[in-house]
Amino acid sequence: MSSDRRRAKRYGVVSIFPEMLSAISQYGVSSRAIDQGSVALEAWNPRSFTHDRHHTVDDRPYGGGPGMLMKVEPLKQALHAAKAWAGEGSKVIYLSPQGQPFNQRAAQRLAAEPGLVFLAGRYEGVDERLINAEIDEEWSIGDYVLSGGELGAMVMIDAIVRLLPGVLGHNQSAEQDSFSDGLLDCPHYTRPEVYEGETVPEVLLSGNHERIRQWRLKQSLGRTYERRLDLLQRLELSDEQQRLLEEYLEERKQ
Ligand SMILES: NC(=O)c1ccc(NCc2ccccc2N2CCOCC2)nc1
Repeated sequence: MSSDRRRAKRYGVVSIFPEMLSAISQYGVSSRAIDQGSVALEAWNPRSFTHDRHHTVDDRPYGGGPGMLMKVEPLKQALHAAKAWAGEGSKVIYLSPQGQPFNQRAAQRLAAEPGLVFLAGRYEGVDERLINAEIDEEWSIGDYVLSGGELGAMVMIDAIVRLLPGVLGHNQSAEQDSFSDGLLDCPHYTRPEVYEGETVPEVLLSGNHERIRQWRLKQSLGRTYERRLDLLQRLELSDEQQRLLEEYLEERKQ
């Protein structure tokens, strides 16, 4: 009897390129999460909600200018169908360069939602009135411009799905993930013991799990200090973390 008697989370994606979703539905952890029933993923194509001969999904922008916008009516109908499937309380998320920066904390919060609908914009984007009427949260996966919102939606879904209970096998690996404690990940090593003349840090061969835990935490703290001081400054370090970081910085001076 599978321990995962939880109801599958339903994630709908509104996109004119539904086949792109195979990148997360056919591979790796996210495809396993679907197979084991932790999550259901469904694409909703605005083109299926057109009634003209050419299945038109784009329209000209008022005020002129280059490019087209997504046609309002097919988009609205696709969004409503997706919401009905995902559950009426589902949050509708719009990916755009104007969104708030997506991060691990947002992934953790969204992983608690029962259903989500992602709107992947194409062309030059979407009518502002549709955004006001239909969108609950606008997110960006980074400060750069993409040809569409699908990759952003898939990035968010991947980050969220791996946090769902029972998805990552032994749950603690999600907690040990970098960013789960707000720190960057420590270095990792596997065979051979000597690679291009470089050995594995002896502590990792010691079998002393407490020493290994402390070494890994020290490395995460030191790396976060060196590469992303902005992340470190946001954290309240425990006494142990403070001590380990100081030791790391001392050792760096030698
Ligand atoms: N950073 C991100 O999360 C991100 C997300 C989407 C995205 N593009 C789709 C898009 C969506 C909404 C509005 C405009 C657009 N664009 C369409 C193509 O032209 C530029 C504007 N780009 C980057």
